[in-house]
Amino acid sequence: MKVTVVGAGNVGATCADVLAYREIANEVVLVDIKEGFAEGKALDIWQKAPINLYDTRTVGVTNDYSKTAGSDVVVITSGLPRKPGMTRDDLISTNAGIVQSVTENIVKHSPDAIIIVVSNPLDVMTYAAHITSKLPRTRVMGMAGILDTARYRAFLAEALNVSPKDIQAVLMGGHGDTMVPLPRYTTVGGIPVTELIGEEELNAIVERTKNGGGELVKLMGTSAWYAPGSAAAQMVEAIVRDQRRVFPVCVKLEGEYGIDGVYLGVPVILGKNGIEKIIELQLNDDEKQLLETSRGHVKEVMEALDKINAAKA
Ligand SMILES: NC(=O)C1=CN([C@@H]2O[C@H](COP(=O)(O)OP(=O)(O)OC[C@H]3O[C@@H](n4cnc5c(N)ncnc54)[C@H](O)[C@@H]3O)[C@@H](O)[C@H]2O)C=CC1
Ligand SMILES: O=C([O-])CC(=O)C(=O)O
Repeated sequence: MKVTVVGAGNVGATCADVLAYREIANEVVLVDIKEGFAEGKALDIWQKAPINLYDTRTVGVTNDYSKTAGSDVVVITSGLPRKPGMTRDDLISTNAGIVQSVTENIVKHSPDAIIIVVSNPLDVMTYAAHITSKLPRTRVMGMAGILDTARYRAFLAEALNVSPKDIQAVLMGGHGDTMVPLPRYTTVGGIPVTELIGEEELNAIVERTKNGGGELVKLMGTSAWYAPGSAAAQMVEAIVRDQRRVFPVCVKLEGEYGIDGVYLGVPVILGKNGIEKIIELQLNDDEKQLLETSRGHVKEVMEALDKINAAKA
């Protein structure tokens, strides 16, 4: 299996490293626009192989897409990260240009690839990659839900003093302030979380989760990479090993949840064909309202992208 990761920065290099040391692919190609940068990162990861004992080949290239040819999965992390005081949406015009040009190059050389978008604003960059690639919606998706759910699970594990492994949760909606964590569908070793934690503490955890990316941007001056890079690698693994994992993933909705033509995080089954199935949960009225708010926000940013593209045309 061959996997390309575009963008050899913090998230892309972390993702490539996880793909390599966990031997998720035989070959990982890292691409960046900065001369020598991807080559250096790929070489560093390869030099770690005798220490961490793996044989995945890592190759770095500067903008040479011929080396990515025949990739089974491509992860797009290229683009600016936000700085303190910015929202993810502030990145739209720069990152849309980058994601769209990268996607064109990817499909030219790997027409059968499954594309996982990571660049922000996530839901709208997934839209940008999807319309540029002209691939079926099952083959172009965005990573955010695994990360957001992981933050929620990590905060819960800390509050309850239990292993994060035993916390199962699902979260829906856009990757931003309007994301929709679902305490009703959160369990700890099979026990509903609401039996183990008070409402006030749970609400505080939900709020911290919604602001999880911003908390790290404030601490570090740039956005997170260890959890995001690992989350993208986990999606790659589900696809290349046909694991049929159930994850929240950003995909174009076509009638599911009563939503049409908007890209939002929903629970899916992820396997060798990409999105094998979208799972439709029964939401109560409050949850439906939260999802509707999220849909409205993502739709607005999608329209902003349409205007940017129309102005360029
Ligand atoms: N979906 C999610 O949950 C998350 C998304 N992100 C997003 O991922 C993106 C990357 O973040 P970082 O890795 O921290 O940024 P970074 O600045 O460390 O790396 C980005 C890399 O992209 C490269 N790049 C720019 N234009 C390119 C092009 N046309 N072709 C190839 N490479 C190009 C840059 O040279 C740079 O090395 C950002 O947009 C960030 O907001 C970050 C964390 C989580
Ligand atoms: O917060 C950011 O800008 C990066 C990101 O999407 C996250 O870490 O959730």
